[in-house]
Amino acid sequence: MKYVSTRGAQNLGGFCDVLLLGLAPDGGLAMPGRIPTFGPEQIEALRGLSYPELAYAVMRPFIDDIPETDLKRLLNDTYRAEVFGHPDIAPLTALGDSGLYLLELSNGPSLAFKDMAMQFLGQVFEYVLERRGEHLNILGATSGDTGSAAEYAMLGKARVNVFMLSPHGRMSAFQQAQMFSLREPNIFNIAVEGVFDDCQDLVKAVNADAGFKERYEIGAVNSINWARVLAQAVYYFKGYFALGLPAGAEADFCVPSGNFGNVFAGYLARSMGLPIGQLVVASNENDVLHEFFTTGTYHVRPAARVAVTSSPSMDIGKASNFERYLYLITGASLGTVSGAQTLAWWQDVGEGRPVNLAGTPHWDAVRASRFVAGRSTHADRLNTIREVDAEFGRLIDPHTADGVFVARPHRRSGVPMVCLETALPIKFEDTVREAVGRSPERPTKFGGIEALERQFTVMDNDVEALKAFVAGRLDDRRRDAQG
Ligand SMILES: Cc1ncc(COP(=O)(O)O)c(C=O)c1O
Ligand SMILES: N[C@@H](CCOP(=O)(O)O)C(=O)O
Repeated sequence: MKYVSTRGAQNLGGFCDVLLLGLAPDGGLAMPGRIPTFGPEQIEALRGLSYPELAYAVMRPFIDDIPETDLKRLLNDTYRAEVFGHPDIAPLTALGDSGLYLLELSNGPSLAFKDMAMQFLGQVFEYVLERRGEHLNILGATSGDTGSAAEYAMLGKARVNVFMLSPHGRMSAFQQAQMFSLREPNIFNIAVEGVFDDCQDLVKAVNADAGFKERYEIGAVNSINWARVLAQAVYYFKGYFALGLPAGAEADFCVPSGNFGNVFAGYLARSMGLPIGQLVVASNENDVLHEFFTTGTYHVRPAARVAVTSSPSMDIGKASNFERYLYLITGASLGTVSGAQTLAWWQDVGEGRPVNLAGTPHWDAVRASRFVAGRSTHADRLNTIREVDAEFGRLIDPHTADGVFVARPHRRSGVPMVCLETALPIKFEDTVREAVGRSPERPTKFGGIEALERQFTVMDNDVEALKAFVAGRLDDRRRDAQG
């Protein structure tokens, strides 16, 4: 499989190349040259597979540069009950007979859905780097969950260093403690004076300096990295089959959204042939995606207009993977995917101008893609946490609550609605306590984590300062390694 960029560059190489590449040299995101599809009988043949078997079946068509036995071993090593706390890896739970289901994605090491793909990245990075005799320095941005998932996945990996940018003071106390209490020589936490979008822009700006990127072997662990999105597509298949529907029957999925990686993975699963009906995009008060799907205008929010909310991991005003979606939409509307069109749109996005598709053939393609959207407020998520607890005896986190709240009005009679559980409630203890008056269950290994000493560097939103920091730490690491 050959990969291309959403902005037009061709020949980015194969899966292992784009795994290490992260952002494409033209600033775009890697995409497969075509999306492999399964026919209805092939879809049915996937029913009943274990999680690692399913992961192999879904991911293999995109990965032809890792031998079959090695890929199977990597997936078996990744998707284990001991790591994900359940033999099903991503169990599905019905919320009574409401027609709503929770797909549990947050039982991994960092208690958020990011572990589902990040644990695989940890395995496959190590495998590819060893084979090539290379090292990788990951530059990442987090609003709270990608950071800890990446750091836990990369702990002790000899060929990988992690530089993780987070918005200073904006993550929950638990999220900050998870990341900043780590004391590992290959992990560097940087708290940026800004919002998540500033962190993500810094990551993209460093990657735009080709000389720096090559010299310091810079890679990505955000959903910029195609491997993240691909590994996330697997659990849509898992959730769908767990419903036990007759062959070909549709299920809808509702996805709490910010950077648009998770719901894009659902779109990928649907594009491969999985009978997903609606994809419901749930936003919080930062409702740029809701605005697009209801008006046709994509208008990113400047940092000053990104609200601080009680579902902080979704406090995002510029959704990175939206670029992948619009790239595929041009394929549907123009008959051929056009990096040139995405490039033109992203020049507008980069300069803060809106992209308005209403009234164009692209908008018809958007409507045909069956995305619908909704948004939720602090009061909505508190009420939803309370109601789900009272009605179904199930405590959910504020992001999952955004999903359940938005899912309800989009329910179709006779069609199950799967809501993705994107984090465990303990990560957002204050909000959950505000909703139900008690603290959520805390896994023993995280007892008292907020009291641990923290280590992180506060930095201005300044790309040159960031490059100097990364270069300095890596030069120190090289000197230490040489003794
Ligand atoms: C708990 C939680 N829910 C939802 C989201 C939104 O997911 P995405 O950025 O893939 O849209 C995030 C962050 O990505 C998150 O950490
Ligand atoms: N909500 C995320 C933001 C980054 O998303 P990613 O999927 O691009 O890594 C976070 O928790 O960090």
